[in-house]
Amino acid sequence: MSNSPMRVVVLISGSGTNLQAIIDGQQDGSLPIKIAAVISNKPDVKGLQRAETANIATAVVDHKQFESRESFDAALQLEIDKHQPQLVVLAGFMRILTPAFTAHYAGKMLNIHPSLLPKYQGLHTHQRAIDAGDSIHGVTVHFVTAELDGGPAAIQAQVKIDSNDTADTLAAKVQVQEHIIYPLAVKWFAEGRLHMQANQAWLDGKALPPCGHLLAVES
Ligand SMILES: Nc1nc2c(c(=O)[nH]1)N[C@@H](CN(C=O)c1ccc(C(=O)N[C@@H](CCC(=O)O)C(=O)O)cc1)CN2
Ligand SMILES: NCC(=O)N[C@@H]1O[C@H](COP(=O)([O-])[O-])[C@@H](O)[C@H]1O
Repeated sequence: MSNSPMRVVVLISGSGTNLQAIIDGQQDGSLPIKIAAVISNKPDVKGLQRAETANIATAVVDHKQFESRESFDAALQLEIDKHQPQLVVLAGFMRILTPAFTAHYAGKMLNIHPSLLPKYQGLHTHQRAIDAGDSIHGVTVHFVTAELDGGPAAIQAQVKIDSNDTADTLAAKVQVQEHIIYPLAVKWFAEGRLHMQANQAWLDGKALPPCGHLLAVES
């Protein structure tokens, strides 16, 4: 394993609480990484302020300035690849990415999704779990593929849904777990313990779990 920190680029769209958890891990030395840049598809979001406070380079590639997803993704890829990252982290990044883009970063792009995938791909996951009458909900860190929120899972964490939970109170429970498991997934990837192919073999029932596993967590 290399002694030099792994170069990471983080993509955001908003508040950046997951970004902050990863910044904190870089700064306290628990994550052997260097965040080379934080790139947002929206200007003036809090996540950009978090990066600037941490003296991390920032950029905005505003999707509204592009005629198509393909042209936006091409510009985003150019911005990312200036930094030659070993890992791209989607942290509250809210744009669906094209197959060409996800293929370019295959096996080295992670996302955090607020549900126990494969349940509730897409948006509004907390309300959907409440409306379905689920008693358990959670969060998944997964590799990003062309299939929206369909890539191999790496780590999951569970939370209980209480009868008085709303989408907001459930989101708050889930976010606590997000800030635990996302830095852990980044650490495992940096240590060479997280591989998309190995995880896919596990999901296909052809291998034991490589290192991703379900963290059963009391809410
Ligand atoms: N090809 C892929 N793209 C993305 C993935 C993925 O797995 N494959 N993960 C998502 C993250 N995500 C949920 O975790 C997600 C983000 C955005 C959307 C969505 O419907 N976006 C809309 C715009 C919504 C908005 O701007 O508020 C859109 O792009 O039209 C669904 C799921 C990141 N991309
Ligand atoms: N589909 C992606 C998605 O919904 N991501 C969600 O955005 C929230 C804000 O993240 P942030 O505080 O890190 O910006 C997080 O709860 C994350 O699960």
